[in-house]
Amino acid sequence: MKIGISSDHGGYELKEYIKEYLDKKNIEYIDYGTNSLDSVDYPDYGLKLAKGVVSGEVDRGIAICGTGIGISITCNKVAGIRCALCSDTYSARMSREHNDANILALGGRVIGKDLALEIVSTWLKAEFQGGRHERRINKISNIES
Ligand SMILES: O=C(CO)[C@H](O)[C@H](O)COP(=O)(O)O
Repeated sequence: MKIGISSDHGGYELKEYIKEYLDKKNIEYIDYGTNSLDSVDYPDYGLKLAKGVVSGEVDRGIAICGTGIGISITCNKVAGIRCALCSDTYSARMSREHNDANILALGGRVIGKDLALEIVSTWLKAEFQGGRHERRINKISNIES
């Protein structure tokens, strides 16, 4: 599985920390930026990541801004993206099992680094359960078309 990751300046430090974790776990990733703490606009980085996911360049994505809110709103504007903003491991697991979330959003100014890694680890392992949830995902897709 290949992961895409992006952030604005508010999520930059957490992005770099998560990249170290992905390196340790030998998980391949593309970093869509940003590349410093200089102030940038989160929609630019949410869009780059969302395009990477819908094009198939990466399988799933991790999006980070200060709260995770702006970048998740951005990603969810792109057809085919189901971006889940999570601050706990239960929601992270459910976002995969029930919602087939293809982007995980995190708030770099909200959660601590250790919790963030637990959320990422849980989210990467969890799989979509299908069944009744498939019908609901299809209803979301129908709204897009
Ligand atoms: O969380 C965010 C969006 O939801 C941004 O990271 C935040 O708004 C950036 O703020 P500032 O320009 O004051 O650093």
